[in-house]
Amino acid sequence: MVKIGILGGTFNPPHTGHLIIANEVFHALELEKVWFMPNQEPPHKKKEGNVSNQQRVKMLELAIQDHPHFAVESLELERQGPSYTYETMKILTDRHKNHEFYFIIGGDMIEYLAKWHKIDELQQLVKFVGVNRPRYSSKTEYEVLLIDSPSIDLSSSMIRQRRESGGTIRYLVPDLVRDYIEENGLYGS
Ligand SMILES: Nc1ncnc2c1ncn2[C@@H]1O[C@H](COP(=O)(O)OP(=O)(O)OP(=O)(O)O)[C@@H](O)[C@H]1O
Ligand SMILES: O=C(O)c1ccc[n+]([C@@H]2O[C@H](COP(=O)([O-])O)[C@@H](O)[C@H]2O)c1
Repeated sequence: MVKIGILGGTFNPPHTGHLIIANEVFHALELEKVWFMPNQEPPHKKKEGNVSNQQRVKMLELAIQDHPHFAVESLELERQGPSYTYETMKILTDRHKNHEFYFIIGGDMIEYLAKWHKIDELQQLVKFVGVNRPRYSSKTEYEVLLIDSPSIDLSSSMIRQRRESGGTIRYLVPDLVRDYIEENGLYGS
């Protein structure tokens, strides 16, 4: 079986925290690849700001461009409405029968798993891999393989707020992503 990690997210914008957890899991589980999968509409929160799907994909491509085993999987952008992971993974498991999928989630999503759409059915399709996130407990009744990762208290919301208040985002996102955000005037200022 080909072992594939999937980091689903809103990536609004992608940041160093995403890259660190993807890389830690990639090495810990000896994965073949990690696919970064931007959602169309996050099922549990509002998508803030006026950044387009194309811009989020572009920022992801810039963020991962120097990693030979990271790729973008954009199939969720082809479907309207909330991006339920179960619906997506049904398609992917059907399409790639020799792949074993490891769905990577941070502590906030581990705590929220009970509320995921068709979570019991989804558990038959993927193995969940949990990574600690500051201020979240990672406690769950579901089967989640926990991977120890350096914790970084960083979020896309924090980056959007920094931009709104004219603060620095250097090192919080890869340089190429910072250039793109600044050149395109994303997230204010
Ligand atoms: N600093 C972090 N540490 C651990 N996991 C993280 C971190 N940042 C994001 N993640 C995980 O990455 C996935 C995608 O996150 P997402 O793109 O929504 O970023 P976010 O920073 O949580 O965004 P926002 O602040 O807009 O809610 C989620 O599973 C989330 O738990
Ligand atoms: O399927 C669900 O019910 C569900 C509920 C919450 C989150 N998710 C997925 O979990 C991933 C991380 O979510 P987010 O919103 O933090 O980017 C992303 O791929 C979401 O589509 C999925």
